[in-house]
Amino acid sequence: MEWCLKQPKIELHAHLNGSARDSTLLELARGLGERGVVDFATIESVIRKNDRSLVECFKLFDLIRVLTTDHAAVTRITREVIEDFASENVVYLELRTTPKKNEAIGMSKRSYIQAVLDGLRSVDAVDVDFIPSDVNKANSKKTLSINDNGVTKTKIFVRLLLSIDRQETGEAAMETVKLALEMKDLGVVGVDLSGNPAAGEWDTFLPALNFAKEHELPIVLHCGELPDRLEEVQEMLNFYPQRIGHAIFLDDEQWRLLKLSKIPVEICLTSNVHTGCVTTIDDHHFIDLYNSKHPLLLCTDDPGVFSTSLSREHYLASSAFGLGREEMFEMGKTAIDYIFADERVKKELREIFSSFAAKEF
Ligand SMILES: CNc1ncnc2c1ncn2[C@@H]1O[C@H](COP(=O)(O)O)[C@@H](O)[C@H]1O
Ligand SMILES: [Zn+2]
Repeated sequence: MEWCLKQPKIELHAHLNGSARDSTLLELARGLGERGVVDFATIESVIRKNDRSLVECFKLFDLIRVLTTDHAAVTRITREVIEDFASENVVYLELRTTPKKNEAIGMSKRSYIQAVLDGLRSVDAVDVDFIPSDVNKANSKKTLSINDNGVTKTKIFVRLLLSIDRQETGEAAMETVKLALEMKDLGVVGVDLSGNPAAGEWDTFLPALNFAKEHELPIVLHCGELPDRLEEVQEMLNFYPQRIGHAIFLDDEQWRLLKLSKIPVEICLTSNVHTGCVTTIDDHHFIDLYNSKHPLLLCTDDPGVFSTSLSREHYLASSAFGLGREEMFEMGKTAIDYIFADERVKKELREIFSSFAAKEF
């Protein structure tokens, strides 16, 4: 596990609120409990529960939504999530979150994302690069910087994906896509379709996704999380997104198409096993894709909800599929080709990985 922690890593599939610390969620719940908004004891038992089916998992997400839909909470969670990823040597993070609206507290989709950006700005423990056109960063060759105390700080690149929730309307989805386009200069690099896979229809989101495509905004789709959605999987493959998440329930012909398409797949081992979508890690489609040299991205999905970390996911893949340190490092490095940030970032990441390899192998 130690070497998995040490290696530089790239995380491309992590949901902000699914990455929140349990301790923070409990603290928020306690605060709301004292004000009589929620029943703390019930929430505590749900948060502390470890194994969750897909259905239970989405019940928890509904609960998390109640706890975290508040500007200050969003800012805090963003800061903590970035610190947590940086502390395990994640050097590039593409963090996704669903912009939320809550008129009662003056929250719009835009102010929600502003709160996320405030969180990015408020990180102090590490140096966060999130504005693509930041001239100072662009001129800096360093991957380490010195803070006020003379201590070296590590750097993490963070970019954002705005998620469309499958429970939303087509109009709300369009609003998210337009917001993502407007916020490109602030580090938003694409859109995601996620949320309860049993909810919503593909056709509802198609206009918004087509609009994103016309404007060359990268798109990631949660695909094949349920066995009875083969038609939708087909539409998703035909749509040809930049990356897909999970790809669990595909029929043989779709599986063949996926491999032919070379659409990179974001693999979330612990998430898939915890939700019961895959029986055991040994049965996971990771190894089939790996052996076929299909572009693969090892990700956490929801490290808070599934009590995992990217280092742990690397360790699990290595032990379950017999992959050594260098093989895992090489696989992790190929993720650079599939990130949505620009060439400057890719170049810096290549340098980080090369200098690590020169020292370690
Ligand atoms: C387990 N597999 C999954 N499948 C589909 N959607 C998921 C997910 N895990 C998380 N989310 C989506 O991300 C939201 C939480 O983060 P944000 O509030 O957006 O930051 C969840 O409410 C759900 O919509
Ligand atoms: Zn996901």
